[in-house]
Amino acid sequence: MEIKRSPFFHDWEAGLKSEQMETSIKRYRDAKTFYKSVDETLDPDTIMYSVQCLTDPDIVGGHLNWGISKLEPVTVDGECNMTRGHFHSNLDCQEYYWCAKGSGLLMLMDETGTCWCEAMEPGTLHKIDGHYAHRLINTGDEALEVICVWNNDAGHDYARVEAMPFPVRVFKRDGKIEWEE
Ligand SMILES: O=P(O)(O)OC[C@H]1O[C@H](O)[C@H](O)[C@@H](O)[C@@H]1O
Repeated sequence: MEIKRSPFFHDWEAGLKSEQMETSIKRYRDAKTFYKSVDETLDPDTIMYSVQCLTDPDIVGGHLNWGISKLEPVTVDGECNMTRGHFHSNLDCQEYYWCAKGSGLLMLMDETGTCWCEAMEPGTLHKIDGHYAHRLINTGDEALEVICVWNNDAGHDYARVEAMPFPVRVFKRDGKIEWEE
């Protein structure tokens, strides 16, 4: 019997390692519209978050993607750094998030616009119903790193959250977390 090495490796410090990995980086210039106000003190090149991802090239029901999202500990005029957030295009597709490092919030919103959060800290595991929009928010002083597993035919429906935005914003003022509804 031959014992082969897997082409994928998830290093605790360096993150995901694989020739098949894709990395996407969201800089402030591309994330400005997510926030309540524009922060003129923030360099447009500032890295807000990156996603290292293993995506199955065949869009086939049942195939899975694996990724790690890393949100930097940045605030935008006091508002905590967050992902764009989305519904899945295929509402039958769930997703798991597992917090590897840092602390933050998983913001969820159902199809009627009701919104709530789950607290994230290393080890917390979050099962996301396919009918809920989801957004990661870094409320800590270090990077928030979250491992994500989802169906590769889930898709991202950003238009739906633009039409019905998350109704709560999270801020960090003088080290205290506050939210505005
Ligand atoms: O696409 P965003 O809402 O900015 O979230 C960033 C990424 O977060 C996780 O890794 C998701 O599972 C990805 O599918 C998503 O693209």
